[in-house]
Amino acid sequence: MTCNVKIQLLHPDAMPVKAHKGDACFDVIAVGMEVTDDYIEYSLGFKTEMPEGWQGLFYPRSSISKYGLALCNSVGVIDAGYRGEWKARFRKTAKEVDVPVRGMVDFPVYKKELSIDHSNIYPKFERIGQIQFQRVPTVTFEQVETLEQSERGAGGFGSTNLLNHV
Ligand SMILES: O=c1ccn([C@H]2C[C@H](O)[C@@H](COP(=O)(O)OP(=O)(O)OP(=O)(O)O)O2)c(=O)[nH]1
Repeated sequence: MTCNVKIQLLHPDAMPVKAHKGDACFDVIAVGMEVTDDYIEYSLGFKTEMPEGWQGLFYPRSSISKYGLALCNSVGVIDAGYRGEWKARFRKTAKEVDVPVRGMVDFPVYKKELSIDHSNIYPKFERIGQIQFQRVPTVTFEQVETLEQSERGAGGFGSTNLLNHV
């Protein structure tokens, strides 16, 4: 299945590329970066026009674990009708560090504190994520009073594991 996506580049290096033949996603780079108190917004340097019935998805790369960042929305959903520049917002993450307790110089005692490394973020022009295009199925809702019984029933949130240990 081929999807022809029209792409308008706002920066000459912004074209999404597959690093290897057969990769699931195209890597994208940040061409701009705006740091606010709440998040870091990277601009990806392109706009798209995809056929109706398709969507674009922005996923983090697995190597994000090397950075102190997490994608704010877990997955970015880009609508077919969106004509703005693709953007990705990340939040800085904190990690636990050992901090010496004041006044304990001879026998240092440490306590755990959450700390943010403000420099451990994607710099501009780094590959900051990966994108994919998917079909959006046509879905209609049929409102009913009751639903068919099923094997799972209303069990969720780990209910399968609980049943296995009874
Ligand atoms: O990570 C993202 C998520 C969204 N968008 C753009 C494309 C998308 O089509 C539009 C709206 O996104 P979404 O529907 O997720 O946002 P919303 O919070 O529901 O706001 P809106 O009222 O704009 O729909 O914003 C991005 O550039 N990056």
